[in-house]
This record gives sequence, C-alpha cells and structure tokens, in this order.
Amino acid sequence: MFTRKLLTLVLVVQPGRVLLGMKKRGFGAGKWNGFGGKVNPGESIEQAARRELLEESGLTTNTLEKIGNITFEFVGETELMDVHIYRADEYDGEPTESEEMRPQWFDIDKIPYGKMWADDIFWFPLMLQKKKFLGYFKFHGHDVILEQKLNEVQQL
Ligand SMILES: CSc1nc2ncnc(N)c2[nH]1
Repeated sequence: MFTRKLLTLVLVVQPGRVLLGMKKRGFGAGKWNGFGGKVNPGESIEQAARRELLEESGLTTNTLEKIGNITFEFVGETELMDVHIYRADEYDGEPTESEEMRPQWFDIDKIPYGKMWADDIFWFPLMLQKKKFLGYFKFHGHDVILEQKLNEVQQL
C-alpha cells in the first residue's frame, strides 16, 4: 500500500544560531528548510546527506550526527517520505546561494517557524538540545498536520 522514499535533511548548528535555506523552487518552495534531498542508488544515506548539503549550501562537514528519523505521509499519496535527519556542529566553507536554496543564519530565538514546514516547531527543540527522536507526521496538503507522533529515543 505504501512505498517509502529515502530523503535526507541536515541542520547546521553553531552556538546560538542555525543555518536554514530558503527553497527557491520545487517541493517546499517559499519555506525555510534544512538542506537535503534524495538518496541516489549506490550511495549511503549519510553520503547523500553530505552531497546534498554541499550542493544546496556550499558547505562540507566532518561531523554529521544522526539525530532523527521522521516519516511523512501526505493524504492521497501512497509514497511515504522517510526523512533521515542529521545535525552538523561544525562545517567548512561559506554558505553559498544555489539555484535551489538561499542560505541564511537564524538566531535560535528567532527561528522563522511561521515560514517553515509545520512539523519543525515540534522537533527543532529536540534537535537543538541534541536529543534523538522518531516521528510521524500526516499532512493534508503542505500546511495542515492531521496526525502526529514524536518520541525521544536513546539511540537511532
Ligand atoms: C516534507 S516535511 C519537511 N519538513 C521539513 N523541515 C525542514 N526542512 C525540510 N526540507 C522539511 N520537509
């Protein structure tokens, strides 16, 4: 009934601030996102996360820490999004605008949740406290959450 699509999401966090990207086109356009995308055949999920981070932000990192896994269901669609979420506490390079994304730093107390995916306000606090979590969000369209589950876990 449901197939799963593997996706990655990377949040670059520095003391007091987090890097987000304004999606300029495609899925999630107009929202501040983490950096990520599809996992290609033959690459690991972590390799895909690094590749997408570089492509979308211009940054590389030696410290990708797996912090979460969220499954997204969109009503009416039979493909679930299986999103593997990583936190990077250090990086090399300079945030660089791409065709896809315009990166910008946000103070932790000024994260623009109103212009982000509706799920973020629930799990960002866990991510910022370096807690690990498993989640499930059922969306109607791109803005309404019909059902959600979110549990902190000790290991992923
Ligand atoms: C499809 S649901 C989703 N939530 C998200 N939060 C942050 N960055 C993304 N790319 C996200 N996608």
